Amino acid sequence: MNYEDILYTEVDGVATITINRPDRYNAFRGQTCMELIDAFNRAGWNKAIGVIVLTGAGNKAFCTGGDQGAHAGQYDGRGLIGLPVEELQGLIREVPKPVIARVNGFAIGGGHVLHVLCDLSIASDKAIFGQVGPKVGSVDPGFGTAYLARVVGEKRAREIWYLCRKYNAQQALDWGLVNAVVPHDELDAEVQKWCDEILEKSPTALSIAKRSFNADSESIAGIGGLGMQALSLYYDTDEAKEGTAAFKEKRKPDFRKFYK
Ligand SMILES: CC(C)(COP(=O)(O)OP(=O)(O)OC[C@H]1O[C@@H](n2cnc3c(N)ncnc32)[C@H](O)[C@@H]1OP(=O)(O)O)[C@@H](O)C(=O)NCCC(=O)NCCSC(=O)CCC(=O)c1ccccc1C(=O)O
Repeated sequence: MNYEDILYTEVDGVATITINRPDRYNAFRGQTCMELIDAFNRAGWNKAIGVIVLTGAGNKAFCTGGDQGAHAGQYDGRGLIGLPVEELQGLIREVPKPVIARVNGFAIGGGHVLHVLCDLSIASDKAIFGQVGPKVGSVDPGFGTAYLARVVGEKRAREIWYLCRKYNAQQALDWGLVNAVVPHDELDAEVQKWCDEILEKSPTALSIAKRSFNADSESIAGIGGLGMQALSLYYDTDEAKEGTAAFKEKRKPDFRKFYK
């Protein structure tokens, strides 16, 4: 597959997958998700690869979730909501090797979910974290909510989703959302250090450990599938469309009119 929206490299046992849409703050469209799926499969089943790094191009964003420009109701790709995002999320968990999120800037919305699902997250001190779904007419009814609660606890996960605030890197570290925070210009060296340490370990033991961690939370995939059916109906409502329209028009959404 030729890549339009991502970059892919393999160097000394490390595959790096970079979302390459910096002008859109590395938001993903259907095509981006398809390419990410291809790249995760390519790296994930390559025996010469021991670690996969997921990141975003440029200095502004890791990933800001679904591309609001490709979204008026359903998104523009395949799958229940026009984004094969549940397939992508499942694959990040499924590949039998550690995936590190190199969080170089905004990790927002569906982009935040991607870093949460990576095995480890290493953040720049400039990174900003948050969910925005209820502000823009969306919600992740599977791993993005339920698995987040496993990571930070129920109260904090509910705060993140209900209030749609933004959190800085230190707060993310304090909450256990990321494994380490380093000065922005040391991010690559720190990620490489973690990769090198992983590459010294037994790949089979690591893959069994990963599957073992996953087994405990795998039921969320089923709940997410049900939720996604509901989400595809919600995306076609005026209420959801108000969120998208407000973002595009750079104004606050008016959801008060939907309280009856
Ligand atoms: C990231 C921001 C917080 C940055 O804010 P700020 O610094 O003020 O800069 P802006 O001027 O807002 O943005 C700069 C520039 O980037 C464009 N941009 C940013 N994000 C997106 C985006 N997601 N899509 C398209 N374009 C984007 C922005 O328009 C500006 O461009 P200009 O040309 O200069 O105008 C802030 O930008 C922000 O909050 N962004 C919104 C993020 C958002 O709404 N993301 C979508 C969330 S919903 C989602 O991801 C659904 C997909 C998904 O994964 C999913 C799947 C299944 C179930 C549920 C979900 C889920 O909801 O997560």
